[in-house]
Amino acid sequence: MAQPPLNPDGSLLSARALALSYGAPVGLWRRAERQRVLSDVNLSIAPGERVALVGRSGSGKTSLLRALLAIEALDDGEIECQSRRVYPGSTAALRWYRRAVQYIPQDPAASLDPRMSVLRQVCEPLLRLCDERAPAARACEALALVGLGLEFHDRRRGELSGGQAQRVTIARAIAPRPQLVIADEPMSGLDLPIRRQVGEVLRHLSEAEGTALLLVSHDLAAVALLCSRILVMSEGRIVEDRPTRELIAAPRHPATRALVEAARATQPGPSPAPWCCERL
Ligand SMILES: Nc1ncnc2c1ncn2[C@@H]1O[C@H](COP(=O)(O)OP(=O)(O)OP(=O)(O)O)[C@@H](O)[C@H]1O
Repeated sequence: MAQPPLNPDGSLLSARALALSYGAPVGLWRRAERQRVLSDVNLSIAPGERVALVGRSGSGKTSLLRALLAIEALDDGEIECQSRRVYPGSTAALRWYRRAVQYIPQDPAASLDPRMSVLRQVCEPLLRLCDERAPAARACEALALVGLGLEFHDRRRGELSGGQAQRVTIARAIAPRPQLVIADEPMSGLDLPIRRQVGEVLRHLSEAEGTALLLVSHDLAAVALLCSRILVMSEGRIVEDRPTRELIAAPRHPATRALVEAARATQPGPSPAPWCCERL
């Protein structure tokens, strides 16, 4: 894949001082208060890098994804990608960004249109974002990359297993050849062999196509094998941002320690085992 233009700091995507709050109604007669869910969030992602964003439920991971996807009006902050400003700015002028940064949502089945064939679902972003001359050919390529052959092309959502539906959402995200794929809990709700399969598809994508990945999970073990860097969120802030091996060997923040303990408890074999460093 051709090298994309980078930000002045060498990153593909960078976010500075992001702050976000939501309106939270507190009662019939009282004014709505705003709940701060992101505070002073800074991050950057290099081309081809695989980064995990982990944290307990409610720590702000999905809110940060929505901010990075430029679908939230922030209180403050800046987002830059490929040396172009993403936020603040007009969201109507972000067609280039919608192509460069693709999203894999948390619930694959819900994000697929039950009336559309698999092939059509994968063609759809190519037609909407890419002016692709041969969308079907590119869609077939993307489906082949996730291991879905011709026999799946005419199926509808109801004719797919959970793992197959997840692979369709991955194919749909990678078909426009994005520079970055952001995936929200891409392995949750899948059984172990399918999780492995989806993990391998994502690894292959980044290794073969040079696509950067930002994978969100509340489960450190699910993403540590795949990612070389981990961002830990707690109460709307990034409290650690370190290489995976280092972070697991010596977690500093209490939120990181809790995630490492929880992940160790789910691993088979003697503890402490080098459970998440096998392939790093
Ligand atoms: N649209 C919204 N309006 C008001 N509050 C919201 C909204 N979306 C999220 N929140 C609140 O923002 C906080 C962060 O939520 P968020 O979904 O970002 O967390 P999360 O880390 O992704 O959680 P999970 O792992 O459970 O998906 C929570 O307190 C949540 O209740």
